[in-house]
Amino acid sequence: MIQVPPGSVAGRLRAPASKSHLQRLLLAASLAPGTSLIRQPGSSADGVACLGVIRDLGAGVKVAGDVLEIRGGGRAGTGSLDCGESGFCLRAAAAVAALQDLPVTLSGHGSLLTRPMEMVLDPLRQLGVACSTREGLPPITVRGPLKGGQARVDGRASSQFLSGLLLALPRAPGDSRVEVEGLRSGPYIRMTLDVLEAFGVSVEASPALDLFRVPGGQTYRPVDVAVEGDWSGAAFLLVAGAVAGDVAVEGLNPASAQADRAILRALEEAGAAPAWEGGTLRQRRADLRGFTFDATDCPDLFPPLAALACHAGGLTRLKGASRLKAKESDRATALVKELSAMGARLRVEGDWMEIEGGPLEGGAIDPHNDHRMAMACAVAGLRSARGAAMEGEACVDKSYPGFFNDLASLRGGA
Ligand SMILES: O=C(O)C1=C[C@@H](OP(=O)(O)O)[C@@H](O)[C@H](O)C1
Ligand SMILES: C=C(OP(=O)(O)O)C(=O)O
Repeated sequence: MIQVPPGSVAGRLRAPASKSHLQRLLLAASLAPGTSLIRQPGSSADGVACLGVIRDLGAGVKVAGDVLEIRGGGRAGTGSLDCGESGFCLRAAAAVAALQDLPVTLSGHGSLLTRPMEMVLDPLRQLGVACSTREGLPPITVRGPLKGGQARVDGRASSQFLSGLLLALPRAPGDSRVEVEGLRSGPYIRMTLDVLEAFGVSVEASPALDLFRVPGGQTYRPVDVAVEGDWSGAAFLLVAGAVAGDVAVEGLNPASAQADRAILRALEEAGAAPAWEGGTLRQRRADLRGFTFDATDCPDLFPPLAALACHAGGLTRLKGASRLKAKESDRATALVKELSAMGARLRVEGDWMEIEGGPLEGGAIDPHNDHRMAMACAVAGLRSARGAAMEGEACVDKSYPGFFNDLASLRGGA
C-alpha cells in the first residue's frame, strides 16, 4: 500500500532506461556473433524478462555492474520461453524464436495471458513456420526454421510483431518482402529500424512503413551502446512538474525515435512550455489549458496525458482510446473508472477520451496491475485535496521500478 500525499514537487531526476530500446537491443545482440556491450540497462521487469528469453534462446549473458555482456549467435537450449508480462517480448521473440529449428513455446503470466496474439500467426504461417495458440492467446508455439519469403502483416492491433519480424528476417537464408496493413504505433518501427542500422543490418522500408524488403543471410555486428532514457516514464515526471512544481529530467535523447517523445508536443499544446537547459529537460508548473491530441501512434502517452488534462482548464480531447483495450489493463476503461473515483470528469466516446479539467478530490484507487495506471493516478493526485492511495503499487516495476522513490525524492525540494 502506498500513499502519495498532495503537494508540490521540485528537483532533478535521471530518466529510467527505456525498456523498448533495451528489449530491441537484447534481441538484436542475441543474433550477433561476438560480444555486444549494452550499458545502463536499468532493471525494468520487462527488460529482465527479455534477458531471460535471449538466454534461453542460446545467448551468453554476463552482468558486469551496469553493463550487460551479450554473446550472440547461439542455439536454443530449451523449447520454452517465459516472457513475463511483456507484450513486446512475447510478440517479437516469437519471430526470433522461429529462426531456430526446434519447437519453441512462448508464454508468460498475469495480464499477458489475456492479450491477443492473432497478428503473429498468419504472417509466420505464410513464411512456412508452423504455429499455434490457445484461441489467439498465449502460450504460442512456433516451429521454424524461418526461411524468408513473402508475408502480409496486420498492423492494426499492434506493431510489436512487425518489429520482431524485422529483427529476425535478416538472419533467414532467403530474401523477404513484407507488406503491412493499417500500421499503428509507427514510431516504434522506426526505433526498430534504428537498432537494425546500429547492428549493421539493412532493411529497405517504404516511407509509409507499409512495405519492407529484407535481404536474407545478413550478419549482425556486435555493438557497444547505452540504452536511451525512457520518454514514456519521463512523461509522468514532466506532467508532475507541469501540474505541481518544477522538475528537471536528465538523460533523454532530444532526437530519439521513441514514440513518446511526442509528450513535448502535447505539453506545448497544453500551454506548459517544456524547456531544454543543456541536456536537461525542465518542466515548471504552468497555467494549463485544455488541448486536443492524437495519441493513436503513441498509445502509452494516454495515461500521463489524462493526468495532465485533469488539471488543464476547459476541455481536453485525446484520440486513440480504442487502441488501449488490450494493454496491461483495459486502459481507457480503467482510466475513466479510477480518475473518476478521484473526482475527475472524463468519458470515452468511440475513439476519443474527453476530460474536463478542474479541482480533484483524490483518494484510493485500484491500479489494475498496470504500471501506467499507477503512475498516472499518483501524478494526478499531486494536485488534489487528498492525494492518491493504492495497493499493488509494485506494478510500476514493469517499466519504472524506481518511480515511487523518484517521486518521493522530489518532495520538499520546492
Ligand atoms: O514496440 C514496443 O516496444 C511497444 C509498442 C507499443 O505497442 P503497440 O505496437 O502494440 O501499440 C507500446 O504500446 C508498447 O508499450 C511498447
Ligand atoms: C503496453 C505496454 O507494454 P507491452 O505491450 O510490451 O507489454 C506498456 O509498457 O505500456
